[in-house]
Parts: sequence; structure tokens; C-alpha cells
Amino acid sequence: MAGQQNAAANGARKNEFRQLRLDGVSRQFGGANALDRLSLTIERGEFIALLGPSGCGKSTALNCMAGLLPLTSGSIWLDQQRIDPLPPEKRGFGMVFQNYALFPHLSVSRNVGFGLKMRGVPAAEIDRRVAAALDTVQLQAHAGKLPGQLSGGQQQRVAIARAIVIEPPLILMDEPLSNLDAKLRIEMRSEIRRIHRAQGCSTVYVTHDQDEALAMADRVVVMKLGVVQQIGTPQDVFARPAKLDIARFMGYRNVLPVNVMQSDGAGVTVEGAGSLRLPGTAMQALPLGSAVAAIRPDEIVIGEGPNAFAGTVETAEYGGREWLLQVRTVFDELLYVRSAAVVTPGDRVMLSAPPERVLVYAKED
Ligand SMILES: Nc1ncnc2c1ncn2[C@@H]1O[C@H](COP(=O)(O)OP(=O)(O)OP(=O)(O)O)[C@@H](O)[C@H]1O
Repeated sequence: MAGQQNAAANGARKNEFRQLRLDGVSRQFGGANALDRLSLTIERGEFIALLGPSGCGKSTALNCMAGLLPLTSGSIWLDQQRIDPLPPEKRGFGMVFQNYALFPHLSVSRNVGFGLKMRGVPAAEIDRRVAAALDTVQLQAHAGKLPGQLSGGQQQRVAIARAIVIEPPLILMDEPLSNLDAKLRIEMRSEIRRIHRAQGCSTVYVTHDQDEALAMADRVVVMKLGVVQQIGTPQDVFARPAKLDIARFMGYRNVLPVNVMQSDGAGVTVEGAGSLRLPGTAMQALPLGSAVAAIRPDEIVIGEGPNAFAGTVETAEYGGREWLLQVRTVFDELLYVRSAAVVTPGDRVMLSAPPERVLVYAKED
């Protein structure tokens, strides 16, 4: 109890807040907007992923939340308290970076306890909290080792322990897994989710990897050129990208120029090259005429069915559990198609796609 009071007095907040609110947060560099009017409310306990290609402003957004970058305009609120004028240490958020940023000459325990020591937390309290944090990240057995004696994944867990030991209301993570190999990255995803749940705090997680964002987040914020494009659950962003750009980013590899022939609210019929006719779903208000249809390779079905059309397999690339095919349709479109069945170049196949998975967007400028 005394320790908790001490920790609170030294800026280590318990996880007590309802909302973190960003209100029109912008940041410019040399007159150019790296982040343009980001408004976002993060509820306590939420896991938010900031997703987008390199340079879209994800790290800038995170650094503004952390207090590492002053805002050009806008404000940040923790419940009723305006926090954007506060320096990072007064915000009391935990941070985890791509490069771990551990002290190489300090043991795992001392790395984890460093922030508490800086805050003047008594030694016995530090020992107790460091042990609990190492327990959470399952590194108790490595407490006395130096970072150089640990694997990449273990070092990143030390960095996470160091972030959670201060009991922050919010943990900010900037591409924390990008230095790890593919297998470890996938293991660490669930590890970070588990730690997030165990802590009950909120997490903002920056990544350019859509699989990571979809697997980990409660809500995904898709960004491009400093501007939020869509905020939604992983299911929303995956199945209903709000814009063609987002669809491309989410793996809708087949993007076909089409003409909208008929429109009935969300249901549209489009005509592609040759006389390919496809029923689809309008993702935005669409006039009759030029538009674009986006279809994921795994949503094209091989086999006879309504609206099926023929094609010839040009290439078949083995991907472990399935094949990635390039199929030249009778209308001379080249489509990417995933197939669980063995198909070889030269095979003739029938293709179709369910209308709700043929997403139709306005033509790009
Ligand atoms: N210190 C800086 N000085 C000038 N420009 C900057 C600075 N930091 C970022 N930028 C610019 O702001 C834009 C957004 O950068 P930011 O690092 O936020 O993108 P990001 O989405 O995190 O990219 P990455 O995934 O490559 O880290 C980029 O155009 C970048 O060049």
C-alpha cells in the first residue's frame, strides 16, 4: 500500500482512466503535414493498431501521444485532463520500440527496474514490482542475465516488462516485432495480447503489417499520408475497406476497370473487359459508368456456379497450404486466384465470385 502511494506520488499511474482522446492532432515538419487532424478516442482496455505504409504518419502519431513530439495543433486528453503540454515522464505512458533500447551493461532486473528507480520508488517495492513484471512476461529465470545473453524475442519481452512495471494507463508500441523472425513474430503477437489483457491497460500499436494489425487489435486505424482513412474493427477493415486504396493495402489484388451497368442501392452489376458481367456490391455512391472492382484472390471460387466464367491457368505458385494462380480469363483479364486443389499451368478452370465479395469503388482520379 505504502509502495503504491509512493508509486502514484512519483508519477506511476495505476490504470485508472476511462478515455484517451485525441482531438484534431496535427504535426508538421517544415510546413508539410506528417499527421493531419487525427481525432480518435481510445477506451480503457482497448488495443488499437495504427496501420499504414511507411511514411504515413504512424510513428508521428505515437510520438505525439507519448510527448516526444510537440503538436502543431490539436489537443490530447486523458479523461478531463489535457495532457499534450505535459512532458513524457509526466504522462506516465509505457513505451516499447523496435530496437528494444535496453541498457547493455545492466541485468534484466535492473533494466526493468530502472524507471522505478528514477522515480524514487523504494528498493523493496522495486524488487516486488520487477518480479511481478518479469513473471508477466515469463522471464523470471533470466532476471540476472545481461540483454546480450538473451534472444531477440526475450529482449523484446524485457522491453515490455520495463514498460508495464510502471503500471501505465497506456502502452505505446512502435513496430516492436519488426526485428524478429517470422515465427517469433507470430508467437509474440499472442504474447503481447496476453500481457495487454493481464494488465488491463490500453495499448496503441504501430505496424505496417496488416496481418499483425488484424490479429492483435480491437480496432484498426488505417492511415495514409498523415490522414486517417478508416477506423474499424479488424473484420470491418478486412471485409469492407472504405476506399480502393485501403482495399489494395488489405490484399484485394484483383483491381479491374469496370462499367457500372445497373445499380440498385448497394447491389450493382458491372461489366469488365470483353463482356465479363459481374454482380457486385457498391462501397460508395456510384454513378453509372466507369468504376473499379476489387476482389481478393481467396474470394474467387474455382468451379461451376452462377455467373461463372472460364479462364486458363498461366502460372501456379506453391504456397504451402494452397496455390496462388494467375488465370487469364476468356475476357483477357489476368486474375490472381487462390486454390486449395492442385491446378497446373494450361488447365482450363471456371471462376466466379460471390457478389458481396466483388467490391465496387468509384474510379480513381
Ligand atoms: N523529424 C522529422 N523531420 C522531418 N520530417 C519527418 C520527421 N519525422 C517524420 N518526418 C516525415 O513525416 C512523415 C511521417 O513519418 P512517420 O515516421 O510518422 O511515418 P511512419 O508511418 O511511422 O513510417 P515508418 O513505418 O517508415 O516508420 C514522413 O514523410 C517523414 O518523412
